[in-house]
Amino acid sequence: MKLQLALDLVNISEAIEVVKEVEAFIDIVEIGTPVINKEGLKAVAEVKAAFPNLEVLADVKIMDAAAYEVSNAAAAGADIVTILAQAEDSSIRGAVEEAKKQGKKILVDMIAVKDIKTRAAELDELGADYICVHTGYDLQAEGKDSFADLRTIKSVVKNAKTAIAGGIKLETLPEVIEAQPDLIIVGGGITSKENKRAEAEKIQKMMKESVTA
Ligand SMILES: O=C(CO)[C@H](O)[C@H](O)COP(=O)(O)O
Repeated sequence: MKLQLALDLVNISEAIEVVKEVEAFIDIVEIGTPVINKEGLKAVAEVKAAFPNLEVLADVKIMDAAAYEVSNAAAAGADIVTILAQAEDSSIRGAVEEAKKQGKKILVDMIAVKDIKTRAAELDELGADYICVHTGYDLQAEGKDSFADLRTIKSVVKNAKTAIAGGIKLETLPEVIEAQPDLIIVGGGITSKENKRAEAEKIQKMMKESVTA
């Protein structure tokens, strides 16, 4: 089970400072969509250069021109690139093929998908590396979460790794861990804390204990 730190509300130098604090406790750094929209893919390049031993995910949330977008993110140094589950199957295929060519991985984001079960099974067949249930900020504000969705996709996904994102924090981690996703994505649950290092350490510890338990 891996831990991904999502960085959404920072600029590049702030991102590097946050990662310095928590790098011992995370596996993947996500350069969030708002950061890429504001700073461009150079945010991915600079974070990868600063932390070559961490995997870097570019949350570009691709919807079209998928192979081209994946090749750009890969050229910037991304190890994992995101595409939206609602994209056309041909776009998903294009993203998967390009990522394979470049030795990279694709995470498909299920945000706003209504029929989670059917789409997850299709994405699994299409060769997604990760399928991620995700409650975005706008639905988090309405008190929603993706815990039930995680259990749903776990029941149909055979090949892909499963992931979960959206408002996860130390207090809600036990419920997430119980469903045994391969990847847990935490943004504000770490970045909003005064002591980010201590929070990341506690989260990693709880995840590790669940694997050995
Ligand atoms: O992709 C995102 C928003 O679209 C976020 O990176 C993801 O939701 C994780 O952040 P948080 O834990 O703060 O919700």
